[in-house]
Amino acid sequence: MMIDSNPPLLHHFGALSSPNPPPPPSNTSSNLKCQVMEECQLPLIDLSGLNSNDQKESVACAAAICRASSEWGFFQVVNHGISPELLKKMRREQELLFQTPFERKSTCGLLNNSYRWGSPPTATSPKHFSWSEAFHIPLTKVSDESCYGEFTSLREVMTEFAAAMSKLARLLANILVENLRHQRNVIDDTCDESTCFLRLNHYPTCPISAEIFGLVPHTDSDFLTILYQDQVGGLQLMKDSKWVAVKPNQDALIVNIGDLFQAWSNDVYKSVEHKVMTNGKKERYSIAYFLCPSNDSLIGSCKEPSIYKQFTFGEYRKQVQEDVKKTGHKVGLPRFLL
Ligand SMILES: C=C1C[C@]23C[C@@]1(O)CC[C@H]2[C@@]12CC[C@H](O)[C@@](C)(C(=O)O1)[C@H]2[C@@H]3C(=O)O
Ligand SMILES: O=C(O)CCC(=O)C(=O)O
Ligand SMILES: [Fe+2]
Repeated sequence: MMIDSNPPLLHHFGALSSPNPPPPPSNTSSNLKCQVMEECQLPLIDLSGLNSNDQKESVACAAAICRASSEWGFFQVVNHGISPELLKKMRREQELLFQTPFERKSTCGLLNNSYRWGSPPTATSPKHFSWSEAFHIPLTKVSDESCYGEFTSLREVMTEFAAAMSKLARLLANILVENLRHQRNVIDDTCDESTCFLRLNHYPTCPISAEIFGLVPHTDSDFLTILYQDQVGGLQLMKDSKWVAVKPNQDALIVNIGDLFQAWSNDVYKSVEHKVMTNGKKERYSIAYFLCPSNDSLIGSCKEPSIYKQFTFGEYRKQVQEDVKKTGHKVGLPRFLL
C-alpha cells in the first residue's frame, strides 16, 4: 500500500463540487477582474537604515515602513537580521515535517495537535476550501519537548526561528505605534511570548485547476504578520480593488498589517485581503509569524472619533470563528463598525 504524506485534498474537494468533473471555485466579481494577473514588487525596505548613524536615514526608513503600511498594508524587508542559514535550516525542517505520512501528522499529537488541512473543516463549497495543510502553533509550545516526538532538530531550529521573528515583529510594530505618537506602548502591554503564533504552511501541487485557492481570501486577525515564503509564488493581495501577484524575492521577508493594527490606528494602517493560489507543478512552503495580544486585551482606536467599537481580542476571534462556521468565510472588522 502506498503511504501518502499529503492529506486527501482531491477526495475532499471532489465531494464539495458537483457535477463531475469538479469546477473551479465560483468567481466573485473581484476574482473575475484578475483573469490577466499583474505581478507586483512590494515596497522594498532595507532595515539596515534603522541602525544608521545618520539620523536622517533611520527616520526615512521608519517613514517608509509607515507609508507602506498605510498605502499597501504589505511590504518586504531586507537586511532584517535573520540569517540566511537559519532560514534555510528552518525550511529544511519544515519540508521533513510535511513529508511525514498524513496519518501520523494528523493523529500523533505533533506540535500541540495543531495540524489542519483543507480548512476550515466546516467548508461546504469549493470557494471556502483551502488546498493546503498547516501547523498553527502557539509560541508557548514551540520549545516544549513533548510536542516533537522524534523531530528533535525541528525543536531546536524552530525555537531559534521563533525568537528571531518575535524580535523583528516587535521592532516593526513599535515603529508603527511610535509613528502615531501614542503614549501607551500598546505592543509591549498586550503581546508577549505566550500570545503569538507560528504557522507552517504547505501547499501541495493541485492537479485540478490554477483557480483553486491554496488559502482562501482573508485578512489576518493580528497586529502584524511576518511571512517567510519560498520562490514558487502564489501569494496575491488586493491593491486598488484588483488582485495582484507578489513576486518572490529570496532575500526578503514579507510583512503585512493585520486587523488589530487597522482598528487601533483607526484605518491609518490597512489590513489587506490576501490569498494563495495553487500551482499544478510545484508544491509551495511558507511560514507566518502572527503578532497577537492576549485574549483579554482591549483593542480600541488611538484617536477619536473611533471608526470601530472597542473589542477584546478574545471577542474578535470568537466572532471570526462563528462567521466562518456559519457563512464559510471571515467577515472581520466590518462586524465591529460603529
Ligand atoms: C478558513 C479560514 C481559517 C482562517 C480564517 C479563514 O476563514 C480564512 C483564513 C484563515 C486565517 C489565516 C490567518 C490566521 O492564521 C487565521 C487565524 C486568520 O485570522 O485567518 C486563520 C483562520 C483560522 O485558521 O481559523
Ligand atoms: O502562504 C502565504 O503566502 C500566505 C499565508 C497566509 O496568508 C497566512 O498564513 O495567513
Ligand atoms: Fe494571511
